[in-house]
Amino acid sequence: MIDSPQHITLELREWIVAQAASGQPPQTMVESMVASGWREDVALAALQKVLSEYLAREAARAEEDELPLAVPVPEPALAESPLYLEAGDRRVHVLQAMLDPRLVVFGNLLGDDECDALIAAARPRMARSLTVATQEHGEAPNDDRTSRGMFFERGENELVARIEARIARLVNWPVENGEGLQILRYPPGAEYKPHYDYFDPDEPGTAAILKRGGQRVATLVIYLSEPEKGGGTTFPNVHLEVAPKRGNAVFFSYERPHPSTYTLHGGAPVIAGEKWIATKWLREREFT
Ligand SMILES: O=C(O)CCC(=O)C(=O)O
Ligand SMILES: [Fe+2]
Repeated sequence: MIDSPQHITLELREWIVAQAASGQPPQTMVESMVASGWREDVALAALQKVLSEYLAREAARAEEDELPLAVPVPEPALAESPLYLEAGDRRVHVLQAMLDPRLVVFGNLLGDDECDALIAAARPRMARSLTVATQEHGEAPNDDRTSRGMFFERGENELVARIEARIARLVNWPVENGEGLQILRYPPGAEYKPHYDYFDPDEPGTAAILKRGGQRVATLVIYLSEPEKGGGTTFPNVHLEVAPKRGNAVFFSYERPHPSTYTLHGGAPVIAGEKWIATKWLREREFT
């Protein structure tokens, strides 16, 4: 009989897993181990340790298997932690970066004149916001979103085309993969409840939506006007709130359409003043 706690060798681990997989009851395994010199209490403890670790690993693997496949996503060139990024015609400030979720806060993405010009061009075309309704075909008003909005066509005018080219350079993603710029206006009290921007793979309408360029893989929310209070962009999974500072933007990407990306986000209620944003959604492929 050996008194000291016995080491669980790789061979023993494999033997235990093989025995368990072939349906051997634990008691039989303990008896075999005791027969080959193990103390019964030590054998039991070893068995419990190996099997619980094995089951935990299997459970993790099963969960991993169920995740939708990861795909390439837009990514700004931040490997060397630059303070600024040259985005063609403008030097954009890198204010904050997070890895999980992948999220970057940019400053100076748009000038005040560009913000004003976007608002002026959008204002006469605003209607009650629509979100893409995956339950049916087409778009429908959404009670979770109390803002008003409109879409520009991609490259619709010089200003829009210039901003789109800048964004493409900034996040290294083709202009063609972008949806048209969306403008939203939130008066006091308006909000956008937490949601994901990708299309839910389990919804029946999603297959049709994906034909126009695949999944959304990243979002850029650009702040065009500053509310005095409220109106931040919130990321409840990581308890983060991005301040809606004019000309700044928050970028986040999601390599699979799954909550494990931690990209749940919303527009907090505007308490005072008015919030205007431009949202750019980026697809996997050319958006048609
Ligand atoms: O209003 C915000 O800050 C967030 C907007 C948003 O989530 C979106 O446009 O998809
Ligand atoms: Fe969103």
